Amino acid sequence: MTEHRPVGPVDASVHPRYAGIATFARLPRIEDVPRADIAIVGIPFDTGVSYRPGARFGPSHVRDSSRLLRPYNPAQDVSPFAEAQVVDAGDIPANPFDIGAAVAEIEQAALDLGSRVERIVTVGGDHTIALPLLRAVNRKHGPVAVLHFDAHLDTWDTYFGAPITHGTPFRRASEEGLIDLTASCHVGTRGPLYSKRDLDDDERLGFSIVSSVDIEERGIEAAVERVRRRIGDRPLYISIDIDVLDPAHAPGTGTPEAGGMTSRELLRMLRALSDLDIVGADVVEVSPAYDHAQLTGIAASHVVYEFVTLMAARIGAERNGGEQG
Ligand SMILES: N=C(N)NCCCC(=O)O
Ligand SMILES: [Zn+2]
Ligand SMILES: [Zn+2]
Repeated sequence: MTEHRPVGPVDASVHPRYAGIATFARLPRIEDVPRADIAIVGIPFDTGVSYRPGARFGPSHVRDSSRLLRPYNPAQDVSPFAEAQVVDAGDIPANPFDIGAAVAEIEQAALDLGSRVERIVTVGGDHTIALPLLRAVNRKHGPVAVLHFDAHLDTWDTYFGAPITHGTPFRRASEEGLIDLTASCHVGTRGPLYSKRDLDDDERLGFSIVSSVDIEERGIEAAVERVRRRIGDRPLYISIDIDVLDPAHAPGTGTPEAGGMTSRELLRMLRALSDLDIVGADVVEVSPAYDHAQLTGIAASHVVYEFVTLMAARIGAERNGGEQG
């Protein structure tokens, strides 16, 4: 069978980067190619926020901030768009007036897209969307390890009586049996809580914590070792709330907390996760109205690029291994 070479991004030496309609990294749209391995999809939804709104504009901002990405990733020594067919699958429409309807729509759309591609990277949207995405992942893979980068625990119970919000996705996911309670972990948490009991609840719900202070005191290598030991070889879902970064690195977000990671630390930590079985990933909580000079959008676009590189490298290696074997 003849292998078709993946269709890559628009050639920036012919079409200036700032020209044309922005897909992620100027990649082809899913409808423009016969088949795809990895899809980047937006979810413009922010009805679940508890403070500043605006993450519904995250997907288009991250796409626009991704125009400068180039095809070779030297940090991982991988050309992701050559290893796999990577596409932009557009946005999932989600009801802005009814959270229950929205999460049902998101789960179904993620299942539909998941039947067409091997891996999905989602750009939010507020953190509510992690719940329907984990429901969809669970149907395919069973309970997964969740590696959750965030200033916040997001294992709170309800807000104004509402059980599905951006502060509650991982509590609901834990209660529903979507995640592996022995293998999940928060990274980068910090800032004031409601009470000490939040931490007891969080532990009971199956999470361990590498806090922002842990990273400062013991460094990235130690953090990587801790999370890798906990995850093992389980299927892994990675959820990145961009507010895990210090507001100096990511001002464009809805619930900022002082004292966070640098974008360099976050990227380094992600690159150290190569060879893990990443079955899905998201980047959420980019709220462009509070951004400056695309700082947050660029950070988020680079996070997506690292995700795509990790996934494409694995798909490429499996394909080559398969050919030899
Ligand atoms: N998922 C994010 N970004 N934030 C949750 C914070 C909710 C709270 O202030 O209680
Ligand atoms: Zn957060
Ligand atoms: Zn969050």
